[in-house]
Amino acid sequence: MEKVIEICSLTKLYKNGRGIDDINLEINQGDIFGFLGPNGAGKTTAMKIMTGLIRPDRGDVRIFGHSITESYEKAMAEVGCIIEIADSYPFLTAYENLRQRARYYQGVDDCRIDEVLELTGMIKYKQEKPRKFSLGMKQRLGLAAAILARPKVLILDEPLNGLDVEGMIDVRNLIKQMAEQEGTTFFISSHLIHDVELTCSRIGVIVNGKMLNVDSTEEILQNYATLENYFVSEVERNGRV
Ligand SMILES: Nc1ncnc2c1ncn2[C@@H]1O[C@H](COP(=O)(O)OP(=O)(O)OP(=O)(O)O)[C@@H](O)[C@H]1O
Repeated sequence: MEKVIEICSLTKLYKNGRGIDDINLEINQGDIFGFLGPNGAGKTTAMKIMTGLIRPDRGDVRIFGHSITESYEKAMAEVGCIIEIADSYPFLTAYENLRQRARYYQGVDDCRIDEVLELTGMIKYKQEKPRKFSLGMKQRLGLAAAILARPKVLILDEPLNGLDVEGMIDVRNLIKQMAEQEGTTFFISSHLIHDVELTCSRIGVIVNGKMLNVDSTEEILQNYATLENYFVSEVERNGRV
């Protein structure tokens, strides 16, 4: 099994003493990894480091063997991401936004733009501008941009944020389809337990900046019946509910 992401001793403490503490993790090809934790646990911090937006105090992240701190461009070459909010140009249409993005990549033509708009349920808004979009529509457009260049790895911070039920089901199916058919590897943060249970193949629980445990979803469900039971017991075991 090919190791796609390796996180070693990753540590980042903000001045207020919060952050992440010595996180170690390996993600294999085709994994849909769910990074599960309560608000303020450190998910976004870890994902910002993974995508080069902030530097760690200690430790490193390797993507396909390339260090994010030492060879950023190589590490990010096959990565698509949404961190915090899916940004777009508010005064360009959905199509123009993707066209703009496509300029950074080779081999992304108008056909591919239509394809990702179709995949994310945004084709009917192709000629509309994100300044008039709802949060969920912006999130969908962000996802369309993230998958545009067919990345081998997708790092998505709360990708279901703002989506309606239908949107969540669509995005979940899209993620599973990409993992199964194209071997795309996913690193997804969420605090939506039910959705992580239905989407992810492996789950890691982070609380107070510490990674508590990593297990396959199958194993967790065998032992705890629901992810919620597991999550509560993991958090309790570590002294906080
Ligand atoms: N720039 C910053 N300066 C100081 N503290 C910060 C900063 N960014 C985040 N923190 C703190 O670090 C901790 C982890 O924050 P982070 O945003 O990584 O959590 P999260 O797991 O993504 O939470 P959420 O689910 O609410 O998005 C929090 O306690 C937060 O207050």
